Amino acid sequence: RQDRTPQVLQPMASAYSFAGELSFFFPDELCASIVRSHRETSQCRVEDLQALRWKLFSREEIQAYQNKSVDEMWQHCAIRLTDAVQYVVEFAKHIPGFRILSQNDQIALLKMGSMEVVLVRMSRLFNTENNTVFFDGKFAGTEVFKSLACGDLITAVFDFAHGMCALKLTEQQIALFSALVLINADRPCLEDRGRVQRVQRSVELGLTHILHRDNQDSLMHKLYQRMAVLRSLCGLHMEKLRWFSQRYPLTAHSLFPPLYKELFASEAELLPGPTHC
Ligand SMILES: CC(C)CCC(=O)N[C@H](Cc1ccc(NC(=O)CCc2ccc(Cl)cc2)cc1)C(=O)N1CCC(C)CC1
Repeated sequence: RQDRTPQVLQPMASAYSFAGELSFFFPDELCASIVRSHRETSQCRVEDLQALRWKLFSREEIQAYQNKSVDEMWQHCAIRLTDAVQYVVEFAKHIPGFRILSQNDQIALLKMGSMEVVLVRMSRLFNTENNTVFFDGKFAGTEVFKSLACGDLITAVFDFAHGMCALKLTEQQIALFSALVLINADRPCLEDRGRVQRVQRSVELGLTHILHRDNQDSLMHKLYQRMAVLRSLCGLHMEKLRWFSQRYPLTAHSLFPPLYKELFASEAELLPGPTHC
């Protein structure tokens, strides 16, 4: 009697996951769930940002940011970065295709992709008319980040955002593009690459589906070019973070929010020796 119960449950469980997986083959269903997840985890709505777009920092406020020490300003930004990453983790968790992946594969995709998705979403924060970004409730120019002592990275962040804004993506297109950036079967250390590939292909199908519907098929190759720029901008972030954690080890290793360390501190940094999966 006892041994029969698990058998009955077993097919049910596989039926659910099978039905869950099936939804990938209906692009409308998949797109709707990804767009819903994006909207529920996007931290702020574009129309709210529009209303604030001319709220700039005063000279005194800019001076106050520039008077901060390097490690103080880095910590200030790291907290916002970690905050943004947490919303991306929530976004991922609500994507049906992501949920059916193994825990390890979910972590591997987030480790490599969450920063990239933050940078995609961040382009919504920019006002390209006056080259400012939404930060601490107002719009800031690059001079606000002077005390980070990484002007080349900030310039790269602003340039990337300009490139993204030039594509004039809709929220739905940003949602599907973010899911595609995250669910990438080429990431290292994946246990079940085949399953990630299947989910990636269904998200690609969803993105081409809405681009076709929006009569913007030409955007697809531009988005793939953006993914290459995204990867190098992310690499620059990691490089600067390594520089910072060597220069200010105390701040980096004790004050940084734990999630940030978990997601971005690569083994190479923490454990000398070969970087393993
Ligand atoms: C209201 C929500 C929709 C906001 C969602 C959102 O995207 N917030 C981002 C998160 C963020 C924060 C910092 C960076 N990078 C940097 O500061 C470069 C140096 C650096 C690198 C690494 C560490 Cl640990 C610390 C500092 C990237 C992104 C945000 O707060 N921004 C956008 C980018 C500017 C430069 C700062 C303000």
